[in-house]
Amino acid sequence: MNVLTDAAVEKALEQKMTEVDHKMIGQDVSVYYGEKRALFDVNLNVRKNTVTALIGPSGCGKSTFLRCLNRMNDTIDGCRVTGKITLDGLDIYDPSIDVVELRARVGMVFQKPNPFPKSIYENIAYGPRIHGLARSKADLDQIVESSLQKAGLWNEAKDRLQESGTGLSGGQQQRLCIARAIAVSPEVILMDEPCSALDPIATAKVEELIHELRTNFTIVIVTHSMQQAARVSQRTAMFHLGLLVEENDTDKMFTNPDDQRTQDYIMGRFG
Ligand SMILES: Nc1ncnc2c1ncn2[C@@H]1O[C@H](COP(=O)(O)OP(=O)(O)OP(=O)(O)O)[C@@H](O)[C@H]1O
Repeated sequence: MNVLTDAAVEKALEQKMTEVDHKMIGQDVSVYYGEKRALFDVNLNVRKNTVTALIGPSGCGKSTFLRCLNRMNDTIDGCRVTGKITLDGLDIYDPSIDVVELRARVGMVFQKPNPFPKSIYENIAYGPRIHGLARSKADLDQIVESSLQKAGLWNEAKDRLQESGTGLSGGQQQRLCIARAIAVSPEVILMDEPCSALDPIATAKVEELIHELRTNFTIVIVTHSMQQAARVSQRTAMFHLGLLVEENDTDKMFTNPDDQRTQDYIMGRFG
């Protein structure tokens, strides 16, 4: 039997504490839309229980990279992805992967709130029902309630569960979409400029929510707002002309970035 000395145990534990837990790993990821290449050999890892912000000037490839993480690019005609992306070590582009299941594990919230034209309850119950996550009506009620709780919408929605989701305010609709994403127990949530259609108060609520969600989920968010990236994320990745130019701790990125292009972008010199 191997007996570790106290010092060896300490060292192993220390190493474990400092070891970075990568939920998703992107290796040499390139994306082509027909002949046009939109991403060039991007190597970017997504840390577990961390909010990673993707920033950079318009057209630099942020959304393209985000969509690679749950194969949403598959839905775009002529789009081709090369390289490798793993989720907990599993190659998500392997032909054996069930894309519907992948998108349940890696959920997505879009720029414009897009609730289904159905009741608030149905918006949330739909996913768990098709994925067979509830054994009974009581189970489903429980999932609906806890998803709305986690999305910070329960108090506002509990007395109107049978009313249409589209009757909510824009900010409430976006939190409903977040609740809908949460309802299928994803591990990663991708957000593509989730606050761009919201007013400052609704934005603040969603940002607060993103902050809390980190305890249970891994989050990747595309944002045009430097302030938002600084407020909600712990890691930031800067893209420029299809290249990942820098990835760093958010604090460092906004105070002392390594790359001149990041410096120029955050100082508002281009983009
Ligand atoms: N469906 C598509 N078909 C063809 N080209 C596309 C498509 N989607 C994006 N592109 C191109 O790929 C490049 C990267 O676009 P992408 O939307 O990923 O950038 P972005 O950084 O998210 O931009 P923005 O901040 O303006 O949303 C751009 O040149 C864009 O024109």
